Amino acid sequence: MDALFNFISNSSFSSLQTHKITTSLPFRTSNSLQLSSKLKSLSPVSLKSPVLNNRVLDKRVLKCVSNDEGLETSSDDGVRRKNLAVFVSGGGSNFRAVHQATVKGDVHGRFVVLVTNKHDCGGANYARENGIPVIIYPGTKGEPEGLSSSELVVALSKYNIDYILLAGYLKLIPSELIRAYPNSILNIHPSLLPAFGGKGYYGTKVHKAVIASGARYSGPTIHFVDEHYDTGRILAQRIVPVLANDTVEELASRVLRQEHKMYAEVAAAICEERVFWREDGVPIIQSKANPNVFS
Ligand SMILES: Nc1nc2c(c(=O)[nH]1)N[C@@H](CN(C=O)c1ccc(C(=O)N[C@@H](CCC(=O)O)C(=O)O)cc1)CN2
Ligand SMILES: NCC(=O)N[C@@H]1O[C@H](COP(=O)([O-])[O-])[C@@H](O)[C@H]1O
Repeated sequence: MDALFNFISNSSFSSLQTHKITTSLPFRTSNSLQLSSKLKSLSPVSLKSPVLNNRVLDKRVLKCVSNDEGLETSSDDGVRRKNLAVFVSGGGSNFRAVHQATVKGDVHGRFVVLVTNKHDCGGANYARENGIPVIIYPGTKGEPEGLSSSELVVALSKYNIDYILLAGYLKLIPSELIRAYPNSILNIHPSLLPAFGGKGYYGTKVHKAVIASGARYSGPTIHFVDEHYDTGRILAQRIVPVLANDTVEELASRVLRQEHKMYAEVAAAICEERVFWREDGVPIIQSKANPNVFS
């Protein structure tokens, strides 16, 4: 299967020959951060100058300026550790997988807050056990202490969040939040979008539809979040075979295993500022092992 993944990623790389690439800056920079000049005019100690088609890609370097918040820069390669928020509605196995990767040091970030629409879900309980604050959104009859959209934006602003990860969150993210965190909200969906996505496609409903369609492959997609369900720019996918005698549970489990691996890898890439945007608007990930390889 790895050979297949490699083949696909190499073929998608070859399609980059015709595209120009510009950097994606972490769109959320705190007031004390200031853009220094482009990488080309810097000789950073540890940041590699990515090259594609013999062209050095612009990659600005964010330089932390000390301030009263005491912004911390990482000790290893000068890239600041990112503050992550996560939204869950259920067990939170994707959240747990990425959180464990942050604890191990594989993801250069930390979860600073969890948001859920179910105060007693597994993901929220895991957050409490790990000292991560929990916010309820939205407010409903069943969750009267839940926040409104505008209250949520205000509540999150104190955490200096760089990226928001949706991980099994089953409510629509409001446009106020999307505006507050442009190109900084990711979602994981358990099918190969754009297939089997949109309103009504969540959890086992997705896998049931995939099996009923006769599709021979499925797999998780990670995409940026826009105002609609599952229509944001695709950042990463993995393929998973659908077997002729698969039950919904067997397919769900096969996909979920790849979700956990993929979300940790994507979280690592965003925290290490290895996400770039092609001029045609497609986001791509720079390989950690070889800065000139993108997928
Ligand atoms: N603005 C956005 N918000 C959310 C997105 C998104 O892409 N843009 N992704 C979803 C996650 N998701 C698929 O990945 C998804 C979740 C839920 C639904 C859905 O149909 N929900 C039902 C309600 C379900 C419930 O309350 O139990 C509904 O809206 O009727 C579709 C897709 C997270 N938010
Ligand atoms: N459309 C959204 C959707 O269906 N998300 C899916 O919900 C599950 C959450 O599991 P988790 O809570 O154990 O991470 C995951 O499979 C995720 O892809």
